[in-house]
Amino acid sequence: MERVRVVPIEAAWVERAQARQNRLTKPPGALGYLEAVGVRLAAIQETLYPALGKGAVVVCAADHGVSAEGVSAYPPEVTRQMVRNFLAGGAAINQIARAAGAEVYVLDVGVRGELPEHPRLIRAKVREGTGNIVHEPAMRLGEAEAAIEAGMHAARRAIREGAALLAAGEMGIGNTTAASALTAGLLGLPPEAVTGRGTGVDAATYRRKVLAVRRAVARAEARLGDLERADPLEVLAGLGGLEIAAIAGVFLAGAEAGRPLVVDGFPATAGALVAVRLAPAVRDYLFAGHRSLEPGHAHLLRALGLRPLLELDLRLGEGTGAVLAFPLLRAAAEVLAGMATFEEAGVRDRG
Ligand SMILES: Cc1cc2ncn([C@H]3O[C@H](COP(=O)(O)O)[C@@H](O)[C@H]3O)c2cc1C
Ligand SMILES: O=C(O)c1cccnc1
Repeated sequence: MERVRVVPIEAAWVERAQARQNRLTKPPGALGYLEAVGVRLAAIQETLYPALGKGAVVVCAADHGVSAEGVSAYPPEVTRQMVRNFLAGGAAINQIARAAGAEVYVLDVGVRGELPEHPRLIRAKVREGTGNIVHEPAMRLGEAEAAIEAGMHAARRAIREGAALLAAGEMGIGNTTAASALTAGLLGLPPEAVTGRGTGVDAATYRRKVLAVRRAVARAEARLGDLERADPLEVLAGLGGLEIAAIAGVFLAGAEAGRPLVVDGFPATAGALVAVRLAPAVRDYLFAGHRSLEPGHAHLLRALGLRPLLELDLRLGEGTGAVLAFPLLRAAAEVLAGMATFEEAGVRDRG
């Protein structure tokens, strides 16, 4: 696979930005976590005056062989139907992106069936959906690499077309099962702790889903040993999704290009964890848009050391929870860049 070079942010920039933050006309810390966000944006951009231009989201889409186990409340053809909906502008992400002034790109890395022409559809089908992870690896190692590279290319295109702020979203019926298996494997957690209701499955489907996750993880362990310590690319190929791999690629290339990156919900954050396992400095560029209702998401956020900006009980995906946080990131940048200091404003600081 193509090598990426991700440069960690510099502690010196963090210190400088924090020093400016402390001189702005507010009691120190009064803007709470927004202040830390502003400081990290400054360190990413290597300036005391961070500015976020255009935002974009790459919605990565693919199908999942594990759907055959009956683990979703919806049939697999909904993946392709929703991609068409994204292209027609009728999905939740289209409305939220419009509200946030963000561009929507759709990346097909593994949707079953044909998709119509569209200027912001990126065609990079690696294969038509993954293998059923209960019985076989999701994909070959080379396919996982190709899906990651597709994500990298999509991120680079969005950046070339002006994205200063980049999010990754996903669409793929069955992908909360893949995300659960990846999370259980990579973090060494029991399947029932990380498996949630996805699209809203009933009790019987939920039991099947946990069982599918347990069998998939056991199958991968039999092949790779301890999944926490195994090659993350192998674990991804064993249990992942093509769109989850692509999301890892979006974040790898986005971090390499020095862009602030916003993570969405459970499957998207599983992709972020894979990116960080492949290149730990990616972590410096990541912001968590929200905390999803999926129980596995909180585990991923904790493992990545990310604090979610929003908690709105979302459980959708598509990049919605990431793009919803764009205005907060913009505000954090504007605060640090635009506020007057006590000296500049002639406001008396406490003695
Ligand atoms: C109409 C519809 C629109 C969606 N948009 C995102 N998802 C979300 O639900 C799916 C994952 O849930 P599960 O693992 O239970 O299948 C993914 O496609 C995800 O993006 C949707 C799901 C549906 C049904
Ligand atoms: O957490 C998410 O992003 C999520 C939850 C349910 C279904 N799809 C995505």
